[in-house]
Amino acid sequence: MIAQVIVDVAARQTDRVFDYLVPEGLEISIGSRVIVPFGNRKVQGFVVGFSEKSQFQGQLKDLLLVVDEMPPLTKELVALSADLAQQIFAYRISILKTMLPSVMRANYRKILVPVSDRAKAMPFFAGDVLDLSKISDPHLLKLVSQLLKNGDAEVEYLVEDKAKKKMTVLYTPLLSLEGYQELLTKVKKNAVQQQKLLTDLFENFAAYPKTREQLEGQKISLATLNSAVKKGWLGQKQVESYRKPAVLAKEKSQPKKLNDEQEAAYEAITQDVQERKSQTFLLEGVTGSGKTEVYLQTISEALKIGRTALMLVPEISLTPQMVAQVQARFGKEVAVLHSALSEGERYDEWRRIRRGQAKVVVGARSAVFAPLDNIGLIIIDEEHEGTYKQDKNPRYHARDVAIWRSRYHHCPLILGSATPSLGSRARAQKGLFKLITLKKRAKSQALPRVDLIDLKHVQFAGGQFDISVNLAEAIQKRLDRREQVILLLNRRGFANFMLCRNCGYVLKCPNCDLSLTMHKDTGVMQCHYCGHQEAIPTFCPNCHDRQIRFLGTGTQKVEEELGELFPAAKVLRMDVDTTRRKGSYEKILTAFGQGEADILLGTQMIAKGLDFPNVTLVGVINADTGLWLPDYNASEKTFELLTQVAGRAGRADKEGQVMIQTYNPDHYAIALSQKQDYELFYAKEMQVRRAGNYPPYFYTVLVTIASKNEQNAAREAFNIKRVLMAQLHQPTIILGPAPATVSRLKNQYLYQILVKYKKEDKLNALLHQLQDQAQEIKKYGLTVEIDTEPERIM
Ligand SMILES: Nc1ncnc2c1ncn2[C@@H]1O[C@H](COP(=O)(O)OP(=O)(O)OP(=O)(O)O)[C@@H](O)[C@H]1O
Ligand SMILES: [Zn+2]
Ligand SMILES: [Zn+2]
Repeated sequence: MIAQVIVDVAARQTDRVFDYLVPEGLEISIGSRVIVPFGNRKVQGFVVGFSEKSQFQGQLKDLLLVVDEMPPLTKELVALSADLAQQIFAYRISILKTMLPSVMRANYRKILVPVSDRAKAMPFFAGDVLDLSKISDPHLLKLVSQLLKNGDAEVEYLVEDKAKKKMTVLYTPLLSLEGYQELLTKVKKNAVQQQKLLTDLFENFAAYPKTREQLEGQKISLATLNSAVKKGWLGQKQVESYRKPAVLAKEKSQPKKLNDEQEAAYEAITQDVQERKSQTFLLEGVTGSGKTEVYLQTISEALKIGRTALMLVPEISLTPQMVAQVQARFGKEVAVLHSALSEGERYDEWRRIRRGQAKVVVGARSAVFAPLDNIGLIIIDEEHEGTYKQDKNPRYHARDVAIWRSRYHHCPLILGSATPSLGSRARAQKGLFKLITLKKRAKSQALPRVDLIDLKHVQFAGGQFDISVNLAEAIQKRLDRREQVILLLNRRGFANFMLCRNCGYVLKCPNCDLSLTMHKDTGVMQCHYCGHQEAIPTFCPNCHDRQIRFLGTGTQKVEEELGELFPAAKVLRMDVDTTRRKGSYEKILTAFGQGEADILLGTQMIAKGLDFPNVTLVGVINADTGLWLPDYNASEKTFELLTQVAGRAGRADKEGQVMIQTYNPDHYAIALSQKQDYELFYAKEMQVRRAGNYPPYFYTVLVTIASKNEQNAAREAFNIKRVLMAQLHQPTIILGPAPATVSRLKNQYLYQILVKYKKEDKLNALLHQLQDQAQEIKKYGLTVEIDTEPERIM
């Protein structure tokens, strides 16, 4: 039999199946991880199929060994990897490896092994394996090269798994219940420990076998256990144990009685769960409408019919509240996968899933590849989140993968959000997705009142231009009433943009209606979309005033300012810097939830999904920071963020208020966020997109050509553009090539071409071909990356 293997060598030439003979007696299946000889080394690979005959002319080599007892990948995931590789221009091996927990990615060590008897006798080879990367002493290096030259030693590649299973000892009763009863009567009165163990065996016989940790937890010592084994009372064996991540849930939660809107959503979805339909639902529910309860009850339904459920949450909102809620409802059946777990914990959770021991999986983006079987329902919460798209290779979008898996398993997919992505909402419009709306908050509470504060005509409290007098007063009122405040400062605004303090004008590209980014090094303002450039202005092009500024403020600065304005208030700051350490998200949020602080100040990570009943004021320090990013979806992202963060206020019985500070109160993304009406925004933004030929009216592909040599990158970019121009048709639009931000990616010069198209059947094949050809000129150190439906174009 011949196994078809994808080898762990990420390169264009090796991005195909290699054939190996399967030695007699080797247990192997599709999805098995194997070690194979490849050139002069050994590498890991994945079995993706079997065949009787091979096209290969020469002598096939034997596959060496199978790494795991149970194939880590399922047939489904292997099939998915093939389709995905085509769609997203990634090597298949990169996708297969992405599907596994990081600890299962192989480590390759180059080691030196003695061959001749002379070498074998050398003390140099005694002891541990000789890791070549660890030898730095020049004398030893000289010795090594001599040994190699004379054929006394050889280099071998050691493939290592970083994955370590945690082991424990399991104790099994060897006697009957009566046996232990009898022993109890005989054991000496002063042998307290033995009595304790025997009593436990007698009274809790059914609870055995027990692990060492369990028994030690009952204050039975290791010495007692050892002697019990010696006496033949207990058998012992080594078994694997799982590292369980901390469980946040307190008590088991009961399903809530659904309101009418929730009930209707529940009915529609569960019908398709039962009928095994691969329908995608867009659950568009205002903030606080109780989408979570709909998820939980539909998951119950999937479990009831014997199937499993997969739920994705954005990394940022994942850790504390959502996981706790799912665990509270489904207890031990839940497995959690996200980056706040240690590698070991993630590996263990993953194995529980693979073995069918977990029925509900909650996780961030990469959990979309969880090796869950028999899926009856998939959920993507906050489906608009950009983090569902991986921004490095392989550039997959979790939503597309989820759609693929929902078709494979014949199960529905729920995309939930208060502010759906424009693309999803448009697909619902066309009937591809089924739209379900929740228009009211769960207990019919009012949405909070939103005030816009025009920073052009306002007095600032304190010495900085960050907090207006109005916002400061509103904060003070909450402090007096012992209510809580959430303040948002979106750090994405660090990109510089030119803003006029006098008239509010922002410098934009004449071709794209997008803001220009300042490039200090080259002294120009540049459009990252089409390449347009102009000089850095010294006065406002609109009103000729000289009060122009290049803005950029940060959470740290605002934190300081809050300290000066409200010395008695306790402020918690939450951003990338304060949450780097494991568990710090939870810590901050738990502290805030328990009322240990008055103000939670943070970046967009505090904007979504949080449910704190005592928060009655939400303040946005600067709503404009994301508005002028050079991306066509800047308005969408701004509206979404403002609406989401506003939704954190007044979620329980106290009334909520929102204050949004902005220099652009008339911009539609900001003006419409005041109304908290997604549908109005959707209608307006669709017009803008149609006029600008942007998604969802057009599909987009971004081709990025990178090289250390700028000329090479440029030349290849223009070559590619020429081919595309010749092969593509109306109404396809090809923008660029334009240089991306210089020196951004480790001295790689980047040139970008953006293709916007409606229908181009040959485009996928053409791009693959162009990528292959560029690979041939790899001698220039040139790479071509292709990103389908890019989230960002910079
Ligand atoms: N049927 C119900 N009866 C009573 N309370 C409910 C009901 N459904 C939800 N809730 C409560 O309403 C609050 C808001 O629900 P949830 O957090 O699920 O909103 P959401 O739709 O996810 O909002 P967001 O998009 O803002 O995250 C929660 O405190 C939840 O416990
Ligand atoms: Zn001006
Ligand atoms: Zn432009």
